[in-house]
Amino acid sequence: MSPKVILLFSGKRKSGKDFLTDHLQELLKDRCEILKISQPIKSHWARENNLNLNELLSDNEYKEQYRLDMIKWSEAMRDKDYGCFCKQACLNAADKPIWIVSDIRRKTDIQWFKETYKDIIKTIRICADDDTRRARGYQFKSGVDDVASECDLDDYTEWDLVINNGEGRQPLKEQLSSIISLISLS
Ligand SMILES: Nc1ncnc2c1ncn2[C@@H]1O[C@H](COP(=O)(O)OP(=O)(O)OP(=O)(O)O)[C@@H](O)[C@H]1O
Repeated sequence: MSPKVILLFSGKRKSGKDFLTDHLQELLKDRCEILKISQPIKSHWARENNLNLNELLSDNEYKEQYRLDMIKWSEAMRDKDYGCFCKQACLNAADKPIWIVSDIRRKTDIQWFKETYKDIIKTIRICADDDTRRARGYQFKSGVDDVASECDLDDYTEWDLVINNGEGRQPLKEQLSSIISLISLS
């Protein structure tokens, strides 16, 4: 069984991608699976460099320490095959009707999913103002926040849904129901 709908989430650092997709998963329970494009990147990186994968996957200093090198390496891999990490993340995914991809970063990520899975794709951009992101621990880092992996989708305008998760945001329940309506429409 292949997925019936695939939700692609994008957002800048500390916009709340993990927060919202984790809550969405709590609602959808075993009907959904969270995929992370960063997972195959991190597991390859951890293997090559003898690092602890669990720490690399979690939200802490360890991850920040290696972010820059991982970005550079993954860019080189993507230059050779833009779908390589998307493909791997899908191969690792469980058979569920709803896939939630929580970390789309590139126009070519969207392109690959649309080419591969056609019209079951829905794209969602999570936004948050800089003050809110800073309050959540974001600090601008040159080489991380000013390169394609953070900025390529800044000028993408074809989102199926844009969610404000910064100041003036709707309550969580309403944020989630706007995502659910997107699923029911498909
Ligand atoms: N709507 C919200 N209400 C309360 N806390 C939130 C909300 N959104 C995000 N947060 C908190 O902000 C922090 C950053 O959020 P999260 O890790 O989801 O961001 P992210 O976009 O996945 O970041 P990164 O790209 O750096 O991994 C977390 O501690 C999270 O719990």
